[in-house]
Amino acid sequence: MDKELLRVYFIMGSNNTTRDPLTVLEEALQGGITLFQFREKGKNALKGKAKLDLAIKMKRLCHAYNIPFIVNDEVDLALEAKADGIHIGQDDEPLIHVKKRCPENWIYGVSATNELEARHAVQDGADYIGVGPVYGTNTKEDAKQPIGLKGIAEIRSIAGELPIVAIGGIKLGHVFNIRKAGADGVSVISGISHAEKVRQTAELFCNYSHFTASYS
Ligand SMILES: Cc1ncsc1CCOP(=O)(O)O
Ligand SMILES: C=C1C=NC(C(F)(F)F)=NC1=N
Ligand SMILES: [Mg+2]
Repeated sequence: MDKELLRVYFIMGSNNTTRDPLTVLEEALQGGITLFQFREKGKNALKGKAKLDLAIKMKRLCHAYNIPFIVNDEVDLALEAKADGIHIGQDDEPLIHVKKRCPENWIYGVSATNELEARHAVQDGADYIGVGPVYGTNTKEDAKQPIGLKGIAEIRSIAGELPIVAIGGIKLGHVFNIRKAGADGVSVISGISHAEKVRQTAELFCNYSHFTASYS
């Protein structure tokens, strides 16, 4: 997988904004996000057909901007929506099982909080790992203890060439240090979905994340 895809990895569900999620997604796409994940969970999350319909609309929007559409956790939803990949956590279906029943050319992402989980992801053939939570976050109800920049550096040191995206409480001011610590990009939910000006904020995340790439 081209690690450039991880530069600014926006994640959102309908309950991460008070606005129309499709409008927020389009503004983020116009701002230049490099990858999108549909993560519909937690309070007031959509279910069943409403969730599938939103997934399909979001996928079409991503494809209009040539951006891959990833689904969080739910393999069957990802298959039904004909997504471009899946992101799974440590408490979801194991990656090796998921790969057996999903397209060869999908993007497969795995969450990792420590070196052991990162090693397993490498062995299981993940295309990237989401490393965090780097900082405190209210967006994920069951988030683990923050691992900080040190946590990123430790996982970077054992992950070899595996693309790494940092996640958890990430705001604009954090991007430079997170990239310097070894992440190939940043994954953001509320830092973009709650922004006054979503497009401009996404543009800034993209500039900062790309700048560090050329810098380092
Ligand atoms: C899904 C997830 N995994 C670790 S932290 C987190 C939530 C990140 O949300 P935010 O960017 O709003 O802190
Ligand atoms: C819990 C998660 C951790 N990391 C990521 C990603 F940023 F995509 F790697 N997505 C998630 N849903
Ligand atoms: Mg999960």
